[in-house]
Formats: sequence, structure tokens, C-alpha cells
Amino acid sequence: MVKDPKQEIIELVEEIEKHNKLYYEQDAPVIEDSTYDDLMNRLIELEDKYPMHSLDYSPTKRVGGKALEKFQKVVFDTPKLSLANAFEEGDLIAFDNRVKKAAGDLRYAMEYKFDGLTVVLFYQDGVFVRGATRGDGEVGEDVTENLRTVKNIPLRLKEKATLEVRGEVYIEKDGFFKLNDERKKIGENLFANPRNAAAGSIRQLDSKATAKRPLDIFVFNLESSQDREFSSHSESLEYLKALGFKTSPLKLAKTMAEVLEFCKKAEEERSKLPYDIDGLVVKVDDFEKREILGTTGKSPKWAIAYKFPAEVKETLVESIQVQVGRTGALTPVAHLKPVLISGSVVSRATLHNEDYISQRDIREGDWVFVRKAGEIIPEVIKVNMDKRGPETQPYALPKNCPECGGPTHRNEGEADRKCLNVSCPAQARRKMEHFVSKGAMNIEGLGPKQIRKFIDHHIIEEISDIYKLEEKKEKILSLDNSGEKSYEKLIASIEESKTRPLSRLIYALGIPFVGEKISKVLALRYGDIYELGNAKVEDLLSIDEIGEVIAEETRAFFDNPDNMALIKKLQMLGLNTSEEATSAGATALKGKKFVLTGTLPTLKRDEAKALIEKNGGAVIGSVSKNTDYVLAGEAAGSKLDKARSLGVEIIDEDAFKAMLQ
Ligand SMILES: NC(=O)c1ccc[n+]([C@@H]2O[C@H](COP(=O)([O-])OP(=O)(O)OC[C@H]3O[C@@H](n4cnc5c(N)ncnc54)[C@H](O)[C@@H]3O)[C@@H](O)[C@H]2O)c1
Ligand SMILES: [Zn+2]
Repeated sequence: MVKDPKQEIIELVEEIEKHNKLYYEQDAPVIEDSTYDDLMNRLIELEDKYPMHSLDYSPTKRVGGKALEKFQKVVFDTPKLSLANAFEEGDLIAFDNRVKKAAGDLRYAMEYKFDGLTVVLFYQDGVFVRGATRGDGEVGEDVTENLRTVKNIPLRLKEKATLEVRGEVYIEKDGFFKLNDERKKIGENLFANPRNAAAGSIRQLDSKATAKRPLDIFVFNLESSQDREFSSHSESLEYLKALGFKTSPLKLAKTMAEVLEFCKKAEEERSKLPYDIDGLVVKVDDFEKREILGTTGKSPKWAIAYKFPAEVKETLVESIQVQVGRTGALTPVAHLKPVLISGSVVSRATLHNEDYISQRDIREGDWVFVRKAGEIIPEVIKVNMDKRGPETQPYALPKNCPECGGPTHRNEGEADRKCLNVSCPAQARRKMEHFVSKGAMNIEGLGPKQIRKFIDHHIIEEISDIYKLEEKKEKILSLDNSGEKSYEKLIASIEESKTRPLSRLIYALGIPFVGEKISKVLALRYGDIYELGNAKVEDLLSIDEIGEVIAEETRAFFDNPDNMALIKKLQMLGLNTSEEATSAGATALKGKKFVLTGTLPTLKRDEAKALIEKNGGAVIGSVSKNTDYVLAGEAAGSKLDKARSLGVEIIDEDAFKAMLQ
């Protein structure tokens, strides 16, 4: 089945935003970087091919994540950009051709790409005065006190220089393993990798805790200097070294052939280094040449990051086991002989679905190649057929659900085999796990284990029972040795969840493909769960971010009487089911649908769109009978004619602004 590109773009943006949040804001990614890069590359490819579907808020146009509220903000004079990526030799050669064509013959500086957290350090008259994370590149987080504890960040320079540098804070692999061992002993969450350990250590509020972490730094750039001028990057790094910074080792190269050779060597030596690197950065050394090349909004044109391919290891499939998900989908999982891949032990890998297994003919007892990728757990790429034993059997998913014994079925055109039993306990469990999860109703103290226990003891059967837990107080207390205190905490968290915004509830309901972002869009547009429930497919489709699949799945969800019954129950139990206006006037355009066309005298398109949305309205792509207003400017095109022929009201910027008052 070929996906509609608009739909695919929307889904990719949603998916990538989710991972950006986890990675940049929470320091807790759930997928490998190479998998993330695959998603991003696919999005770039689609946006190039279908620019009309490219979204204004696309992650391809922005750097990093948002600065968290808990930190003071630091506004940068020079934006802290990201780097363009190269994934194979061809990308580097293309880069070489591009820069040499624009800037003539030149020299490259090559450095390791340290896998840590970017920080910016400010010095005044030789004294360290401030340090920040990158944030979104324009506004970072003030983490000065935490950075003071990093032993290789000089608090005083050898000269009274006033300058700003950028570097990467990291933790060595050994230190990382030790840190995780200690955390395991005291029952704390483990860090996924050294990068997250470093980022998590810097981005927290207790600098005493930071001081205990084995943090280090490589300074890789002079951002600005009040006292000196330099003609090249290598020269400026020499200066920083002389001032007392621990700078990134650098190698110069005249030709691309030398660069490629160094890439190969670095890839081989990577595992022997005491710290993690995820590639190499190739930079034009001469500042004059950099000037000629310039930057894009997101990255400089004079540098490129070569990323190493994901590591692949071979191991044995000891067994294949099946998990049942929220929608009843059966997911086969390979249980593997434990193997070390890119610094962590892997013992399970997803096999996705029936086709995935049959296309690769993966069997219990096979030796397979595994890559760290995919959701949380890694992925089996292919079988090593040379090692296949004569006694292995082709694998087929069970015809009965391994959790409830009910029949399973695979619909034509769908990838997943599903358990058909509507009251399958596994499905109920997964739905609840999603409902209470962080991005959804965020109920603390109700993790997967607890849910399982409550279901097994008939304390809860379906989602609405969560809000009736108080009726079962005695039973819960008799069952739990953690006591009254944690019970009270749980009840308080459940109570608090009743006031979550509408978008959270929409997301929590688990409508297929409706993620956090789309939930927000829906909440904004409809303002009420029942309004959303009444929306026709065409109406949903008129929203920019919504494609056919989401529109139909949403309609189907609300057409199901079980789901409507659940929503009614939740409302009766006191959950918030409508969007409250945040300020007076915020609903001035509530429910109104706008089409934008032409160039407005003062407002940019994005600004007009943001104003409409902020005031409760929605911007749609094309004019129809359902359009309330066409906001038209200079050089408006066919949309204006259409509006006239349908009798849709046409307004100009002044009239629009008057509506906001
Ligand atoms: N796994 C996930 O869920 C997830 C989510 C978001 C991002 N990511 C990863 O993050 C990447 C994007 O992050 P990014 O925007 O920071 O870009 P980037 O990691 O591709 O490159 C820019 C960064 O490289 C670092 N760097 C290290 N050594 C350097 C050196 N010697 N010179 C210059 N810079 C150096 C700097 O901190 C700089 O900010 C993705 O490609 C992906 O690998 C992963
Ligand atoms: Zn079942």
C-alpha cells in the first residue's frame, strides 16, 4: 500500500517531535539515533518532493528542543546551530564538490563528533561567569552552577580574555557504567547511554549531585572573542588551548581522499576510545572561506557531520515470544542470547509482525544479525543462513491469543494479526497503560505492574474504574505493603488528572495514529470532546495537519458505542472534556475556519495563522462552503474567486485585526 505523502509527512513530524521531546527535553530517548536519522531523512526527502505539504513547524527547520521552565534563560547573540549530516562517502564527496565550487581550493579541519551535550561558556576578563545549554539555538538554559563542578572547565583563564566558547560535556564509558551500577543499587532509573547521563547530570537543579558525576568537556569552538582576531579555526583552538581549555584534538586535511581515510580509521578506533563518539565533524578551516559559504537557518554550509553507521552484531534466537498490544495486535519478540551492541547489552529484539518474520524466514534457533534500532528494543536484520540447523521450523504466529486464548485474525491489507476478543485482558491492560502514561493523563504510581496487579485482583476492569479506586481502598491497602502513604499519593494523582487539558484526554483515549501533536490540533479546533465526536470525515480533512487515515480512524473511534460509553462515564466521574479558554478574548474566533491567500500588508502568513489559532480559530487549506472567512492580501489568487462564487465572506488584514479586539 502506498502512503499518501501528506499523511506520511504529518505522521513523521508527529513521530519526530515526540522523539525530540524525549531526547532534548527529558534526556530519555527510546529509539537509537540511527533510527531517528532514518525518520528525519525520510521527512527531508518527502518535503523536497512535496514542498506544498511541508509544515511550518517541521523539525527539519528547527534546532534542538525548548529550554525547560525550571531554568533561567540565556539569550544568545550568535545562534547555536546544528550540523548537516553525511551518512556515506557519497555525501562527503558531494559536500566537498559543493564547498570547493563556491569557495575554491581549501583546507579541512577534522574532529571527533563527541556524543554529549553542547554547552556554551562565557568568560569576562578571564573569569567564568556563565554557562548554558543550547536549548533551541537561540535561548538556552542557564546551568552555570552545574558547569562549575566540571573539573576541566577552567574557572579562571591564563589571560584576562573576554570570550565565549562552545564545547561538548560528556561522561567516559567507564564512568557511565559505574554510575548506572550505583543507580541500580538504589533503585533509580538507569541512563540509556553516556550522552543521556551527561545531559541529565547537567540539566538538573542540584549542583551537589552534578559534582558527583564524572563529567568532562572538550571545547570545540571559539564563538566570539573581544580581544583577538583569528584567520582560521585551527589557530583559534590553539589559542583556547593556551588559555587553559581542554580542546578537541584536530587533524588537518587538504583533500577529500584524506578525509575519507580518516573516517575509516576513526570508525575502527571508535570502540577503543574511552568516550563515545558518533562520527566525525569536517569543517572548513579558513574563516574567510567560511564567510563566503555562509549558513542555512539550521546549520553552517562550511561543515558537515559524518555519522557512523549503526553497529551490527550476530547472536542466537533462543525463542520467539508474542506480546499483545493495546489494539490487540500480536507482536512477536525474539529472545536473544545476550550480546553487547554499542555499549549496552541486548537480549530482546522486535520482529514486528508476521510478514517481517516470513520475509526473512526467522526461526527459533537461528543465528541472526541484530542492530540497535526501532522502538526501545533492537531489531533483527537477517538470518545467517550458513549457520541454520536442520531441526529448525518455520515460525508462525499463534492462531489463538497467548494472553486470553481467544481467536486471532489478520485483516486484508493490514500488517498485524490481532486478538479478536474485545474483553482480552492484555488489551485492557495496554489501553490503561497508555491512558495513564506521561504524555496522556500522567497518573503517577500506576505503572504497568500496578495495573496488572489491580486487574488480577478485580480492583479495576476498565479505564473508568481508575476513577473509582477509593471504593476499593480496603482491598488495595490489604494487597499493597507500601501502605497508606502511597495510596494517598496515587489517589491525589488520579484526582489531579481530572483537570488535564482536553488535548491530553484525546491523546489518552488512544485513537490510532492520533499522537500528542494531533491531539492538540483537534482540541484547539473542536474545543469539546463531543464536538470532536460529531465531526464528519470531510470536516476533519479540512484541517491542515490531518490526512485521510487519521480522519477515518477518528470517525471510526467515535462511531464505536463502547468508546462513547467510556467518554460519558469519564465525564460523569468529573474529567475535563472541554477546552477552557485561557484568557478573555482567546475565544474570539472560536470554531471559525479561515483560508489565507495572498500577501498581507503587515502580518506574515505564520503570524496570521498563529493569531487565528491562539484565538480559537483554525486555518484550512482550501475554500469550501464550510469556510467562514477568506483572509486575503495582495496578489490573492484562485482562492479568492472560489470564495466569491461560494459567497464566503472575504476580509482584509484590518478587518481581521478588528475581530480580535
Ligand atoms: N534518539 C532520539 O530519539 C533522538 C532524538 C533527537 C535527536 N537525536 C540525535 O541527535 C541528532 C541531532 O542533534 P543535533 O541537532 O545536536 O545535531 P548533531 O548531533 O547532528 O550535530 C551537532 C552537534 O554536534 C556536537 N558536536 C560534537 N562534537 C563536535 C565537534 N567536534 N564540532 C562541532 N560539533 C560537535 C555539538 O554538540 C553540536 O550541537 C540526530 O541526528 C540524532 O542522532 C536522537
Ligand atoms: Zn487476547
